[in-house]
Amino acid sequence: MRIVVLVSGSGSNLQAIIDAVTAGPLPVEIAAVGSDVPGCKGLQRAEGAGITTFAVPLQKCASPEERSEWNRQLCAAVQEHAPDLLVTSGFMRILSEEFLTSLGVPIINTHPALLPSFPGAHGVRDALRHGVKVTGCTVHQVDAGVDTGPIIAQAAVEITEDDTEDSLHERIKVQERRLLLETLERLAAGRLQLS
Ligand SMILES: Nc1nc2c(c(=O)[nH]1)N[C@@H](CN(C=O)c1ccc(C(=O)N[C@@H](CCC(=O)O)C(=O)O)cc1)CN2
Ligand SMILES: NCC(=O)N[C@@H]1O[C@H](COP(=O)([O-])[O-])[C@@H](O)[C@H]1O
Repeated sequence: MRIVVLVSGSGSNLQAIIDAVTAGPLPVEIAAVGSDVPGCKGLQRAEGAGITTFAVPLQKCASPEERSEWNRQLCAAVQEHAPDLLVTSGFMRILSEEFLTSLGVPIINTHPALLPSFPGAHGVRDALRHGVKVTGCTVHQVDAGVDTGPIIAQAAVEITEDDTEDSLHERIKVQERRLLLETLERLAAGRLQLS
């Protein structure tokens, strides 16, 4: 199964995919890694593994027209690598409906909260601030909404009294990587079908 991965930052979840592909148990080809943030660590991790990378930058204060053009350019950049699946993990931009329909292949995303709770860009912080005792992570299919796509897998993570956002996020990421690799294995083996 041929995938493209989109990241915006550190790419530690991407690294887990790279490591699993390199070690051999995961029958997946990472055709390319892309980002909206040129030079981000996730792109550096991919380059270090000899994987093709691309960047399509988006200004923070982009106008709706600039954002539409960015979606078109990003879609074209992904399609150049002819993936069977697009994976977003730590990709911090909302993809437009036009992107989804033009791309024509399924997209899965990892989110660091138990959706539908705490959607959006700051799921870990929001769970901490809300005072819940249990949060977790979700792998879901991406639709035109924000974190509203069909849920594929979830894992719970308890919040401790001395947790910081970083300490909690690192524990969540351990479960995210497990769910992400399990999902990719299921898709590659034909044991999971996406619409
Ligand atoms: N159409 C969709 N695109 C994306 C989804 C999705 O569910 N539908 N998931 C995101 C990843 N994500 C949560 O898992 C997420 C990332 C970012 C945001 C967001 O509000 N981004 C803002 C900018 C935030 C910032 O710069 O700090 C934005 O795009 O303007 C929400 C959810 C991947 N794409
Ligand atoms: N809403 C999107 C979101 O918060 N995504 C989260 O960003 C982190 C990226 O970590 P990484 O860059 O080290 O893989 C991951 O925990 C991912 O779920």
